[in-house]
Amino acid sequence: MLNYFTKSIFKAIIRPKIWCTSISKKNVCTALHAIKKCSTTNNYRVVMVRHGESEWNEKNLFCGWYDAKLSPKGLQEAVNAGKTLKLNNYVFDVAHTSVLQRAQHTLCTILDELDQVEIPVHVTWRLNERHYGGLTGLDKSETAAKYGEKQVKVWRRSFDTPPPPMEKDHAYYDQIVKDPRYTDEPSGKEFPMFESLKLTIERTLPYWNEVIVPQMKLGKRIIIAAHGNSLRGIIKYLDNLSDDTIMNLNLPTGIPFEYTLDENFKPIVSLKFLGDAETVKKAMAAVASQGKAK
Ligand SMILES: O=C(O)[C@@H](COP(=O)(O)O)OP(=O)(O)O
Repeated sequence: MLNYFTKSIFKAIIRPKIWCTSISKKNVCTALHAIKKCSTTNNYRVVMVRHGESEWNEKNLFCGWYDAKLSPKGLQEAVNAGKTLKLNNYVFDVAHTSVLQRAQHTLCTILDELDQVEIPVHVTWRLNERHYGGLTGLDKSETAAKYGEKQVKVWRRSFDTPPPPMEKDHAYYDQIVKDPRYTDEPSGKEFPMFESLKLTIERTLPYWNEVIVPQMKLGKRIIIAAHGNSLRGIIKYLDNLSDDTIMNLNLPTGIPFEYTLDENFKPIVSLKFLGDAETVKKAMAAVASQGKAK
């Protein structure tokens, strides 16, 4: 498993050199993480963060597996996230992120701010954003105007209704399916052409349970930089949220949040944002409103 991850890290992290070379002597943004282990109580703390605003978030386009860059605002959000974690003395031993550069760039920016760029970074497609299928590249507001806000909310937030599939003639089909970073995995059978939240959880949870939890058991302090929906899936699982409740959770970009877990990895403290409550509330509302027709 470690060899596999090491390979993944080199393949995925070395590529976006723009941001990595400046922060890692070894060209590996081995990094990080953010949990403060509560060693005296056998509790565990893990920090998660949705990447900073991407160029496609800024344009209000369905993004999914399209590899959008961070926008200037998103980069600043990542810097701010790192500063907040530093101010609060977070130290990480291991970091986890997706194959997509908006999450990796956010992670490395945070680690850079923390002066913790040497920690191991594990990269996995299992933390990728949910695959938005045929909606990928469409404007969310225009889609709401065309199909109705209700339908767009179902596509964005329902538990098990997937978006339409990405067909072979889709503008981004080749770019995603032929991306060399997916050569080894996911397998042809696993490679999604669309994903509901349910399907996203089915590929994310094995990673949580088989990779992240065992590291926490070893006392590793962990930070996860991923996406709105891959993280919503983990939150749904941890907090045992109903299919209806999860519909109303919108994660803001670039604001880290922490879970404190008991010895059975059940939450003692859930979704504790490391940010001002009013700012978090407004950012969540802004994400929800991205699916409204103009
Ligand atoms: O795929 C996308 O468009 C967004 C989430 O969109 P919504 O589900 O909030 O519409 O993913 P992220 O920016 O977190 O990578």
